[in-house]
Amino acid sequence: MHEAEDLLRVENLVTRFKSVERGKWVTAVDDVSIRLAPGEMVGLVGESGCGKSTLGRSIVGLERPQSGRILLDGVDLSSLRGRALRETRRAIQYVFQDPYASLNDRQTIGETLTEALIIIGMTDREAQRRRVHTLLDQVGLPDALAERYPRELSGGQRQRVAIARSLAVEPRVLICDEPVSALDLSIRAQVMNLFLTLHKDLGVACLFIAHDLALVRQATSRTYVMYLGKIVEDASSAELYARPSHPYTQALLGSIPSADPRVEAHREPPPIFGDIPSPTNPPSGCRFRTRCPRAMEVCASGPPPRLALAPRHHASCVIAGDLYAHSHPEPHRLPMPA
Ligand SMILES: Nc1ncnc2c1ncn2[C@@H]1O[C@H](COP(=O)(O)OP(=O)(O)OP(=O)(O)O)[C@@H](O)[C@H]1O
Repeated sequence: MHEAEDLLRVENLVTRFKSVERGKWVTAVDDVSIRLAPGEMVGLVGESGCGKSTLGRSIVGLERPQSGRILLDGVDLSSLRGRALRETRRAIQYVFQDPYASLNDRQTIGETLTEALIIIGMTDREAQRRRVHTLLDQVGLPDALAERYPRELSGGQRQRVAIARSLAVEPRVLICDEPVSALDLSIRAQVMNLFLTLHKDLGVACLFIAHDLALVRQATSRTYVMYLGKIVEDASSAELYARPSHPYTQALLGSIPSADPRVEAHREPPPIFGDIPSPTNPPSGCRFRTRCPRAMEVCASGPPPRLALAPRHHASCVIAGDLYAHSHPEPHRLPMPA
């Protein structure tokens, strides 16, 4: 795909925090580049603390990156000011993990949605009322809910309202940060299906952040794998799940339970061990080397090369080429039956 076809492009983004741990710096996002085409649903996966939320928050302006560029339709956000910046930022909306924390409990659902409509200049009361009705309908909620307060709603209903509020400003990109993981297991699939329907019907591009790999496999066309601030592998989701070529991705996928009990019975334990190292003091060279079952001396000496394994499939590991060549779809990595 040519660069001109990217809707959102993040280039070499670096976001650091001063850590509470003796004032050291945490480079939560370290030289990360990602791309989203119009209407594309892309996954971002990795263990807790690897920097997924910080990347998402940096893209929408909730964190201030130290360096790098964020471009929407080829326009560098850092070149914009005032109204132009506000309007461009509005095209990228964030859906939080915790819908309760992201809604104002003193406002009814109708007021919350109307507030978003006023931001885009919709001031006519009747037009607002109709649009609130449409938005609630789009997220599968009855009109009567407009009069209710967030505390009167279930978790699933609140997340639907949060999604409706994001849609109210007609975004082109949604950054969905673990949007179903705080919900009861029984309603996760419903809210996930809502995302997929909206994505298909409205053509909004999504960066879907999750540590549930099965969910990402189902929902996305491409996936980025992140480890300790770095993207370590990216590919089409079909290819990534069939031919993972970074030892970290292989370990992550090894931890997906199989739908087939025969595969489960013979599955090797995942080769990942130990905890994620402190981001205030990451390992030299390849950051995964301290937990990698295939680590070699060379891995400590410098950052691994980012190897192109196939069109739009990259992995940052010295042996990624070999791992790719020897990979083959294993039964437990094939798509689960519907
Ligand atoms: N405001 C902050 N101040 C200091 N450190 C922070 C801040 N926000 C995040 N961090 C640190 O940055 C690193 C990345 O955190 P981040 O929340 O982005 O990871 P994550 O992959 O989204 O994890 P999770 O899945 O648990 O949300 C962590 O070490 C975290 O402690």
